[in-house]
Amino acid sequence: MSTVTSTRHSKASIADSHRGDDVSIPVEGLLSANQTRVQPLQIVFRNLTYSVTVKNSPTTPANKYEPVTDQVDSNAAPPPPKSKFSLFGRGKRENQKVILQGLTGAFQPGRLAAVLGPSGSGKTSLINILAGSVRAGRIDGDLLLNGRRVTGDAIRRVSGYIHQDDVILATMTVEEAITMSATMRCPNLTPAERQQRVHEVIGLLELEKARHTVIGNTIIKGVSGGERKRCAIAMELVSNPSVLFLDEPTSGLDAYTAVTVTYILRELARSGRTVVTVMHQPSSEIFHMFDDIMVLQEGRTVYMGEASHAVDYFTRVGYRCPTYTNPADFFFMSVLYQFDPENLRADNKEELVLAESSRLDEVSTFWKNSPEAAQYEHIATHPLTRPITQEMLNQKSTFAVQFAILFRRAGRNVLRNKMVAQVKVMQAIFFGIFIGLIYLNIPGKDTLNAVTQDLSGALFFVAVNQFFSNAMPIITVFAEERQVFEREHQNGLYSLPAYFFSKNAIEVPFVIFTPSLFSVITYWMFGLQEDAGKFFIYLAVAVCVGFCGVGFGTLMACAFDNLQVTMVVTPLIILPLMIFGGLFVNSGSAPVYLGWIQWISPIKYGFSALAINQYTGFEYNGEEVGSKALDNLALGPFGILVNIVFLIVLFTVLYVFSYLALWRLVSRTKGDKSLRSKVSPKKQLLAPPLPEFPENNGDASMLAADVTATEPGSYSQGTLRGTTTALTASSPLNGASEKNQVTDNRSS
Ligand SMILES: Nc1ncnc2c1ncn2[C@@H]1O[C@H](COP(=O)(O)OP(=O)(O)OP(=O)(O)O)[C@@H](O)[C@H]1O
Repeated sequence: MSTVTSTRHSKASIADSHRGDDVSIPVEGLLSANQTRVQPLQIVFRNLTYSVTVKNSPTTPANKYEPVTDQVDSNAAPPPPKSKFSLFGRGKRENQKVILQGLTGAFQPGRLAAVLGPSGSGKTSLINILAGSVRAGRIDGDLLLNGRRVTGDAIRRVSGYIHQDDVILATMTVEEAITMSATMRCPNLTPAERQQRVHEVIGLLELEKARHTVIGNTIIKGVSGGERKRCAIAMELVSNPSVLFLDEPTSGLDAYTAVTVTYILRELARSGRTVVTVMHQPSSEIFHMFDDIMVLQEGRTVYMGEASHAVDYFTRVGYRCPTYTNPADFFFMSVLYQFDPENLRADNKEELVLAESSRLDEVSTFWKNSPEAAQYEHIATHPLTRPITQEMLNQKSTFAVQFAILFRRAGRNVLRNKMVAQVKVMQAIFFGIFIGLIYLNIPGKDTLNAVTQDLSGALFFVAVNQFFSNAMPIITVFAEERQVFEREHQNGLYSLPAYFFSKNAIEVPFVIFTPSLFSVITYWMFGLQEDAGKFFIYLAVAVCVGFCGVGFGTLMACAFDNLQVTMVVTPLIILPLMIFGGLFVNSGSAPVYLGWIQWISPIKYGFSALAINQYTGFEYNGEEVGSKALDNLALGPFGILVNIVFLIVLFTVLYVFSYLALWRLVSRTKGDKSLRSKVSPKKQLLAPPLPEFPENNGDASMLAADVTATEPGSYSQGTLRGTTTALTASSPLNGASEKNQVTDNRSS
């Protein structure tokens, strides 16, 4: 096994690599060793069009979002806008907004490709489609992976996606986060191999210093932004995916860290991976590290190809990049936009907008007719057809492993997030003593009325308190954690049942402990009947109501996307449950159309059980007064046991609904059903290449690359050379091919 070499590099070494000199790239032993070898995967997209339905007010021009070029069947009449009835307006119109307009291109193994373009040009949409992260809309066109027709869902099975926002549980350390990802995703490795892999990735991403630091958030101080980003990359990289997608990995980072992250991405590409990153506006240093770029404007390709050829290409289009200018800045300021301060003050703004639009149409048309675009058209019909094997698919651990890891993580989260646990315990003690003092020694009150009123009030408060105090914390805590769950689940780390059951299992000790604490304090302060059986029933009811509270809180947190909406809706639901909780409204006198609420109120069942438990055999001045008090309360026909059974049923129903609400979330992150294929992602990947593609297309050169790769450190070179050959061997642009070859060999 090759030794682990850290890629700690100086600014000088990065600068050297920019010049394309043959710098020593210490990739040997780092995820390029035999046991973690990467298989080349080529992504091709043909006529890729993506549109979403947007709601416009009736005053918005219907054709505002129609495609502006003829790339998407210009002969077809635009679909008429549909009107929808709206409660708050005169009716909303639905229009199709075309976000990507018939894109054709390819991302090659062994190369770092960047998707560039102004804000709103469709960069994230493109990468989301390729990574299977699109949630809504309609996708037309073909996606090919090594010559197989696939959906984004299938590409997701062989890739890692690092989103722009790094959603990682704040209380985990860097090493714990990477180890968790490795354990979940690499079930076939032995613990020692897994540890080795984690060690390698930490070394590769220069995270040694931060390995024991927690990720942190706005409250907990944790790792820096750059370390957090590198940790997110490491979590994906640890499963050794052949394809990596990154959405703006350098945003928010300082210049040096941004360069370092891009350098690492280039190294990852050199080890045979297909690395595609979205970049907003890269610096000159970063730009020169890209192998290929794709420049988008309003969902259209303006350029795709080698980064080093882009300036020459735009010179041909008629835009000459001045010497010593960052090409990326030049594209933005002179090609994609033409900044002129005078335009801001101009009166004829509409004319200027039209002129700008037709200028961009020309740039886009130039691309469509260029030999570079023809080259990609050629690749789209002659893709690589290298086999895709079962081993290349992201692996998943078993339910038991997932449950154990998530349970341990949730436990650590509780211990490290001590505040939340402490507040829960303090709340139980505080409310126990507070309410105990209010209703201190109930049987010692002067009058029977005072006794029954206080006893009913105290027991009602117990039920309300247990419901509330268990529901509210879970809403706020879970709303934050939910994002982590959504992201991790989407990235294929674990299944919904593993998360759901581990999450609820960790709550069990709390839902038993805090009501017990509260019950012990209040039972003796209230002066309730000195009977062990009655005490344990009191405690059991408090615990059951507490569980219902947790179930209700989880349901509320999962049911709404927005925490503010949850916080507004929750009291609206709790209030009727409380009003029909048995104390305020007599069970028989409630109007029929509202009376049913009492049968879904855990507070009602809890209060009924507590009241029956205490009033049965209750004496005042030696006289049995409990039955009369119970008659006055008219709690209904059920005894203690039946009320407890109803509490258990309600809590089961609440948990089932919470599970369904989470399932809805998960289904939504999988995207619209119409975006998915009937063929499973696995079958799409393991199928043979499409019959129209020549067998072993480009494979000979890729195999040659593999042979070279067996020598440590040379795999990247071999792969890159192979890829270039595959890209250009049968290209009609022989001149361009030769040029590409030279460039690639030089940069490798
Ligand atoms: N689901 C959607 N519904 C409506 N509009 C959408 C949807 N998804 C994307 N868009 C729109 O499509 C356009 C392209 O969005 P996208 O996020 O891909 O752009 P981008 O180039 O990544 O921008 P940025 O650099 O600002 O992130 C934007 O105008 C965006 O508002």
